[in-house]
Amino acid sequence: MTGWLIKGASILGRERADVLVESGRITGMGADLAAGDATVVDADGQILLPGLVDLHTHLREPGREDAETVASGSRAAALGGFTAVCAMANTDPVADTAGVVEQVWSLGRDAGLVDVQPIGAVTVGLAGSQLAELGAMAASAAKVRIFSDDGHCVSDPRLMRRALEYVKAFDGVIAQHAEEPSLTAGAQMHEGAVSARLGLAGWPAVAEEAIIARDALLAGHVGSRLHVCHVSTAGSVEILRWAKSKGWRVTAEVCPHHLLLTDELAGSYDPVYKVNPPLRTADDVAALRQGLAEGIIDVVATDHAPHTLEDKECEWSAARPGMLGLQTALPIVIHTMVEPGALDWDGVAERMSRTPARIAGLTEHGRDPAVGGPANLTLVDPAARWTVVPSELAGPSRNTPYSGMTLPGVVTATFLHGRPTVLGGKLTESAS
Ligand SMILES: NC(=O)N[C@@H](CC(=O)O)C(=O)O
Ligand SMILES: [Zn+2]
Ligand SMILES: [Zn+2]
Repeated sequence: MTGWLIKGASILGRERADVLVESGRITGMGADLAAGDATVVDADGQILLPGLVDLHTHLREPGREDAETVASGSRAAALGGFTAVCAMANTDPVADTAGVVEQVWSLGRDAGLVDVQPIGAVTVGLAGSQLAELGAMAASAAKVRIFSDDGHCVSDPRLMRRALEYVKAFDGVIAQHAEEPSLTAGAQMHEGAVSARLGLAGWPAVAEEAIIARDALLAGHVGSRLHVCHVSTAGSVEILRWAKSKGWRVTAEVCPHHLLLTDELAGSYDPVYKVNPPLRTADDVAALRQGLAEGIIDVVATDHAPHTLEDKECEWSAARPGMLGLQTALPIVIHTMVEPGALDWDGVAERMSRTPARIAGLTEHGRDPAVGGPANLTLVDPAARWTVVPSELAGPSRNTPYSGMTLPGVVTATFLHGRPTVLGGKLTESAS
C-alpha cells in the first residue's frame, strides 16, 4: 500500500513540516521529505490537527433512520474533521443492552469513515428507574465506557449515585444531561426576559445548575467520574470551577451553538433554534467562552441532533429540540474562540481532540502528530470561508441554525487510520 505525504502543513499552528503516512501510522515528519511512492497532499497554509473527537453525537440508528443513520452521520463527521464520535444511547430501541451497543459499533465499522464509539444508557429504556446492564455493555465488543440517559436527566439521586459507583470498576464515566425535570415541565426556551416577552414557558438556569451541583457532590463523595453534557449557563461554569477546585473528577462540555447563539433567536418562532438545553443570554455565551478558554469547560462537543422536516418544520411547541452540528463545529469554534484570540490551535486540539479522546478512553485518538503514532488527522484551511447551505450538508436532515452564514475554516482532509476519508474538502471516492 502506498502512502500519503502531507506537505508543508503547520503542525497545530506551529512549525511547518511534511508528514508521511503509511499503513495507518505516521512514518516520517520533517522538512522536505521525499514523496517516493506516496501521493502528495499540498497543505501549504493549512493547519494539521489530531483528528477531532466528538463526545456527543446523535446518529439515530436504530429507529430513526429517516433523520440520520450511522453511515450518513459518519459522512457528516468525516467532513467536519472528526475521526471518532461517541453515539448517544437515545435510539429506538434504546442502547441499554450489549446487543444494541454492539449493533451500533458494527454499523460504524461497516461505514468505515469514523470510529463510532457507542454510549450506553444509564437506565433501562432511559426511564430513570432501573440501572441498565452497564457491566455487560462495558464487557461487550463495543467496550462501552461512557453511559448517559441524554435527552433525559438521571434525576433520582440514589440511582445516580449507584451508577457513579458501578462504573468505577472499569473506569467508566456517567455523562449527565443536567435538567431537573420538575423545574422544566412544559419548557420551550430559556426562562428570562425574552421568554416573558414571547409568552413561552421557560427553562430556568437553575434547573441545569442544581443538577450539576448535586452530581458534582455525588461524584466527589464516591470518588467517581462525572461528565456534564452541554453546559449552557454562566452559573454552571461557576459550579464547575468550584467542583474542580475540590479536586473532584468532573469534566464538562459546551456545544458550538451555545458559544454563538442566544435566546433572542426564539423571537423568530423558527423551531430550528429550539434545543435542549435552550439557547441562553449573551452573558451566558460570554461566560461559556471564558470557561472554555480557561479549561473550566474541558471540551467542545457537538450534540449533533438531526431531525426530520416533519419534526422541525411545525409550530415551535410541537417541534423536537436539537440541531445539526458535526459539519459546523470546527468553523464555529474558529469563529467564536480562535479568531477573537481566546484559543490557539493547540487549544483547539486540546478541547476538540486530546481531552475528549481521554475522557472516552480512545487511545488511538487525540494524539498529536508524531512519528510512530496513529494517523488520525485533520487538515484545515483556516483562511478559507464557506457558506452553510442546508441542502448541501451530509445526511437527510436539514436542521442547521447556521443556514446562510459564512463561516471560517474548511476541513480539506481527514485521515482515519491512515486512509483519507476526506480529500480536497470532499468525501473520497472509496468513502462516499
Ligand atoms: N439536544 C437536544 O435538543 N436534543 C437531543 C437530546 C439531548 O441532547 O438532550 C436529541 O436527541 O434530539
Ligand atoms: Zn441532552
Ligand atoms: Zn444530546
